[in-house]
Amino acid sequence: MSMFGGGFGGFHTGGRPAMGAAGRKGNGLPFAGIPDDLVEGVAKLEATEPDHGDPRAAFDPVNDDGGRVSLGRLLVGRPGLLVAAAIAILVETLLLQAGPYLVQVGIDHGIADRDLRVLVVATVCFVAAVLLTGVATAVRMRKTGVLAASATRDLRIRIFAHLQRMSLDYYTKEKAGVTMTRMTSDVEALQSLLQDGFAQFLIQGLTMVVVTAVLFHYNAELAILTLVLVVPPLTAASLWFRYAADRGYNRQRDTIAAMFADLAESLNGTRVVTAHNRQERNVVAHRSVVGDYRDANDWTGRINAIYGPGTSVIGLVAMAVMLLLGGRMVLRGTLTIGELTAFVLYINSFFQPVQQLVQLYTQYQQAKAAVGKIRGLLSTPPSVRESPTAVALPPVAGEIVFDDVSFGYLPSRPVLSHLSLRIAPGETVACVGPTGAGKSTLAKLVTRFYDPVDGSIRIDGHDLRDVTLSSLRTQIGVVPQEPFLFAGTLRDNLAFARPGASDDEVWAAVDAVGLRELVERAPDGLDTVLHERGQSVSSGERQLLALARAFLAEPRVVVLDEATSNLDLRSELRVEAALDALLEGRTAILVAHRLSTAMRADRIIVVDDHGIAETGSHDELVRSGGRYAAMFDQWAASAGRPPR
Ligand SMILES: Nc1ncnc2c1ncn2[C@@H]1O[C@H](COP(=O)(O)OP(=O)(O)OP(=O)(O)O)[C@@H](O)[C@H]1O
Repeated sequence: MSMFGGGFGGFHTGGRPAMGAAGRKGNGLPFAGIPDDLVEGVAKLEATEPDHGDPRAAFDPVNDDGGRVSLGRLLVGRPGLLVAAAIAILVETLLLQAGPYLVQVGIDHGIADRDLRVLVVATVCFVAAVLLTGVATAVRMRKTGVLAASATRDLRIRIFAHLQRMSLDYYTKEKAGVTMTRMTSDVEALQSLLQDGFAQFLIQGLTMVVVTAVLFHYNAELAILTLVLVVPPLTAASLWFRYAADRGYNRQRDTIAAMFADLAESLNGTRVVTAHNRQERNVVAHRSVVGDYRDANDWTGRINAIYGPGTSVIGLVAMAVMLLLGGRMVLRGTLTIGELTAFVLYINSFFQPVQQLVQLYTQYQQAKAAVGKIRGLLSTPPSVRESPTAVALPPVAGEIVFDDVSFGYLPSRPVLSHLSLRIAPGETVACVGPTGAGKSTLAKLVTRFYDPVDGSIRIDGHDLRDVTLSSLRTQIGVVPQEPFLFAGTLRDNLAFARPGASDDEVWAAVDAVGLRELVERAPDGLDTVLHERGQSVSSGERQLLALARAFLAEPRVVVLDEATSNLDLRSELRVEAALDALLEGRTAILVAHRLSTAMRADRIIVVDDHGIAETGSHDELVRSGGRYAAMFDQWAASAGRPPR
């Protein structure tokens, strides 16, 4: 909820701001300080809150300055933690291998030599090694846990910041569910590798080296035999598993993204789904998506079920063979019983790492694929980019000029071509025309949601591409066709573009659009919580709230895409009155779907055939008898008004 601002500015990364509660300002309320009797309680409460560092995160609207994402960079970014974890890993690995050696000492020098003292020392050392291993493991887990948590936190913020930076076309192309997957399962794949995977990789790799050396130390002949017996089948099994797992986990990642995409779409479109009785078909469709995911899981489960027990069998058979061969050496007196016991125990320690390393390989592959996808997202530049030489747009009077502008979403399908238009400061221009003609597109170009393919758009003589995006957008107020309200309070929603607005200013906006009655009727006034996407208010109220939001932002230019939803007459009159208040003294571009709105504009342009087909005042256009006149006749007939 804090995303609405309340004076936070920048990105709130959660947790406790650097300054104390007493220092917080700018949430729109005159701050009178904390009453004395509450100071102690507030301090106590603050002390219990986790410290998440500075809540502000740097945000550059153009570039992601965090550098390339790679597994290596994520690790080396925190050298202190890495060194501590590495030392703990070394201690843990060496201590883990002390067991079989101590067993051998106990058998050969304690039991065989009938020396109780050696047996006791070996046992005590065994217990000490186990306890120390426990401590080293705990230290290692703690360090890698912190490493993983902080690295992925930073990554999540970077991805989120980048998503804020992306232009509209990205969201048109990319499904929301797939973007969600980047933030959830991809980051989690990375987190589990950083948390445990890398450490296990080192531990198991090191164990293999240590155990191989120890096996040779005990008996070179037996060690060579073990390797000859074990390495070929194990290599074959591991290569097969690697190949099968690569395929399996790729499929798993694709199907999980598809599942998220389907889920997100269903949740967003729940009203339409209900209205069109699509629930059952949606369940069937989701069943199929979930079924694919299940199949992918089933496949990876199956290959794991073959590889795990298969390699265990190889290891156990090798152990049995060594028992026979080593036993013969004991009978011949070339090996002691203790050495044979230790040898057989070490064989087990040789196997487990191989198995684990192969399993870890798949985890590594998953994380690598996730990093690739995240890197792809972070390196996708916003299509509307701020020029490095962009300057802040000074306060404008509001003159807008389209100079020979051509634009199309797809190169092969131009929407507007060679369009020229001048809108004087303070003028209200209404765009009308057939559906799909490009009226909304024209409005989107003024707000620089898209850049023209050719030509330029200037505001008070400044090319939009030469000014900073934030300075441009603070002077342009946008009221979209479907006003979006966030889950949060009425105040948060109204002050969305100006989080620092005072209560008086918020109320002034509420009054300007005639919403005082609604706010006063609401259970908690301005603090009443709205539901996600404003589902708890009517569509007329949503439009009025959107107008109030734009009013509060005090823009010089208003771009309004009129809602197509039909309102009852009373609501429509209220919206029209609110519109008058908002447009007073401002330059405005209205995408008018109702001719009653268009009629009130200073000038009307008819957008058709990729450009402006007609332009003039209502009366002029009606008199000229062209397309507008025809539209007006049609509208007047359907609205029961007298034709011209
Ligand atoms: N993101 C997009 N990607 C590709 N094509 C698009 C995109 N948005 C709009 N279009 C196409 O561009 C054309 C102009 O769309 P636009 O929304 O500007 O029309 P409009 O005149 O505002 O229509 P309406 O009156 O129905 O709102 C349409 O043919 C539309 O299909």
